[in-house]
Amino acid sequence: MKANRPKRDVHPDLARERLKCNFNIEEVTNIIDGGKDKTLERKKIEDIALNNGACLDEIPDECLSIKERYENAIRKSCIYSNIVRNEMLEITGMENFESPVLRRTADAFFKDISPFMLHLGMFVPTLIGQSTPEQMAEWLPKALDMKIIGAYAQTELGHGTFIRGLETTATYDPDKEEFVLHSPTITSYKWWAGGLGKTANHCVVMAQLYTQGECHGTHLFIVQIRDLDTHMPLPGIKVGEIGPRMGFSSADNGFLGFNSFRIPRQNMLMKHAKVEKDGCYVKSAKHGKLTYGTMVFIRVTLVSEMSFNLSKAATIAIRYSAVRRQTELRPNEPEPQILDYPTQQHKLFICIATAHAFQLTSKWLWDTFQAVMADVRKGNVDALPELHALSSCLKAVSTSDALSHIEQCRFACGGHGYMLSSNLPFIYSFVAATRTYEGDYTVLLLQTARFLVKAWEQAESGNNVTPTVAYLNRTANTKRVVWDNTHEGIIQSFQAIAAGKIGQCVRSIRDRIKSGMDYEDAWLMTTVQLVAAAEAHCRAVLVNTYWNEMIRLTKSSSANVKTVMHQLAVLYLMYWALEKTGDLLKYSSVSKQDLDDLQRRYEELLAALRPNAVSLVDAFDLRDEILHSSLGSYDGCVYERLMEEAQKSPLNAEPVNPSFHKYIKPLMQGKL
Ligand SMILES: CC/C=C\C/C=C\C/C=C\C/C=C\C/C=C\C/C=C\CCC(=O)SCCNC(=O)CCNC(=O)[C@H](O)C(C)(C)COP(=O)(O)OP(=O)(O)OC[C@H]1O[C@@H](n2cnc3c(N)ncnc32)[C@H](O)[C@@H]1OP(=O)(O)O
Ligand SMILES: Cc1cc2nc3c(=O)[nH]c(=O)nc-3n(C[C@H](O)[C@H](O)[C@H](O)COP(=O)(O)OP(=O)(O)OC[C@H]3O[C@@H](n4cnc5c(N)ncnc54)[C@H](O)[C@@H]3O)c2cc1C
Repeated sequence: MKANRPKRDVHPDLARERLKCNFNIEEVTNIIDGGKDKTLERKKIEDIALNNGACLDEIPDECLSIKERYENAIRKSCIYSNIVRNEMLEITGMENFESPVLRRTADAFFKDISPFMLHLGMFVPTLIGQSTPEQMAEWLPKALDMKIIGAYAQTELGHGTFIRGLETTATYDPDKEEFVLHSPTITSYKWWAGGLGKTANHCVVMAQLYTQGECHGTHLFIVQIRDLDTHMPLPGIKVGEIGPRMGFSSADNGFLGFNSFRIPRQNMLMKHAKVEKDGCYVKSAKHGKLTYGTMVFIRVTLVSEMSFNLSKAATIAIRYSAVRRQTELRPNEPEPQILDYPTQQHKLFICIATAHAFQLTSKWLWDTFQAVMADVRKGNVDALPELHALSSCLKAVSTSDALSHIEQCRFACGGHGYMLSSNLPFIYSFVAATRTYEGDYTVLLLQTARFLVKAWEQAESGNNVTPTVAYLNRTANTKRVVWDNTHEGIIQSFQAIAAGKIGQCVRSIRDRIKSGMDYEDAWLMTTVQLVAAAEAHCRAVLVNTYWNEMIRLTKSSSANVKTVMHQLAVLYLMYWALEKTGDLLKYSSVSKQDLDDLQRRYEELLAALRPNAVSLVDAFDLRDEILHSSLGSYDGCVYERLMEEAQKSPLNAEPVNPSFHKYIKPLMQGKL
């Protein structure tokens, strides 16, 4: 079902915007992609996806029933995974099956979510990260070849956050050399796993391991849940879909219960711990939390995912704002483009800057992750706590910021932004889930806070701390940093805010303990401050990393590209400095006059960026097939597309709906 859309001329307002551009768009695209070769590779992969049946559905997905929507998503997922398997992976290399470029081409097929996403997103990474070489040889080729389709079933009805509280049991039976999986209570039912409800025939299950009468905590098991031929649930398995949700509509999130269901001993994923044939438990992991590895991996990838989603929303809202005109400024003058309103620029330019900040930071985080994992493979787990703290706070803050900026993009599009055909509601509901899944915002910031409190205590006693908290060595014992309105000054102020907040948390905890509380209660009473301190630390990491990476990556850029990239980074620093004026007043010597100057410079910067705004979103290089938006297409023919999409409403299939004769007419005639 491929709809042929008429090719239209570019809207004159957008054409004029593009003439104003004063920088080389391709250079900026190359920076975002990670180099010219990467841009070429991305385009090649996108061409493959889009020339091979990426579908603009004749009937919009949102007009289908739940069942039809799922079936359409499965149809497209099969086409898509065939292309990935047969063509795209040849370009990226099999080892790069998680490449963000592959992930992004999926959006040309699915406005919502592919039911296969969790197979590639979590099942396969878990096999890679948690299997022994023998297990990997057994399962991985089948999974990559789609001979088996998996889900990641960790969360239960009763527990998502507190993994140690999961109730599903896996009890070893040495006589049969099998594990018996059981769901002892309703709250122990697995709940939420994407693709589990109807699609997957296998899944990774997290369960409490019992052997020789002892519980050894949560471990991962690979479990076949459906017959590969008939797809019927196997005896002892109760599986289904959890029902309609805010988003993720076609991902068949599922529930799963076990009734003394048996799996072979070899199905425990044994990279970090194993159960011998006789039931003896042997732990080889050098760190107790290595079984949580897939979650850390996904948290790392989510930062780049947030950049992508934000760049989509910003492209839609900025192109629309260049075409939309509203309200005469002076009598008899043409209405201005809404993009000319500084309030609109304030809502939107931060979205462009944030997409850059997240993209550049995500590359740095990915390199850090790879380096730490290389160490872990050699048996050195020293850097794991810092990676966990860093990936936790960056996941929390990037998903939360992306969500609020995407909501601003919707506000920026007025009523039309509320239309599903704008795609903004889909982007918003997808990103809304990311703030919760893979670790809730608050919970992850509290994980970072544990690390920060320890780091502060180390710095306070004069010991050197790890790189991402090195600023504590400089600032832990300083009261207020001297305000300086350069970029270095603003970055140092963010570090001072973080250090000040962490120090305040430590003092609060100590004071509470002094007044008779035990440590747990003192910590609990301080958690509101601890969350704020972890957020402040994350902002300090973000501003510093974005700035340094921007400077590094533009070293050989042309002058105008340097200027515009510099402007975006300064805008990002200023925006957050102005958002955090209360903190600046508390932890730096900033004066009212300094803040007034900052506000004025920020407003001047919005005006300076205005002529390049459309070209900056063009530089994200998002094809219309990936944007799926009546408001954001390259040609800017917004009104024609809105009308075209309206025609597709099933309610327009007939001039008079039967409910008129059945209900309205009798009501009008007093016969109801
Ligand atoms: C066709 C296909 C198309 C496309 C697909 C292609 C590609 C897809 C690629 C990308 C897609 C992008 C994104 C989407 C992909 C998938 C996501 C979709 C859905 C989401 C799935 C899920 O949600 S899975 C479930 C996730 N669940 C969670 O995250 C639970 C959160 N809870 C926890 O993590 C933990 O319970 C906890 C950390 C909150 C607490 O754990 P625990 O109680 O065990 O620990 P303690 O608090 O006691 O802490 C003890 C010490 O351990 C440290 N710690 C904790 N965790 C870790 C860790 N992970 N690593 C290292 N250290 C850790 C903790 O800090 C403590 O340390 P101390 O020194 O302070 O003692
Ligand atoms: C769209 C979607 C897809 C998902 N896909 C999967 C999947 O494929 N596989 C899978 O296993 N899971 C999946 N999940 C589950 C997801 O990982 C959990 O929902 C998430 O980790 C949050 O856990 P929870 O639901 O138990 O929330 P809760 O922990 O119950 O959180 C509720 C509230 O309590 C607060 N809270 C909880 N604990 C603390 C604490 N210690 N301190 C302070 N506040 C706290 C939270 O901040 C939150 O405000 C998915 C969820 C969604 C929404």
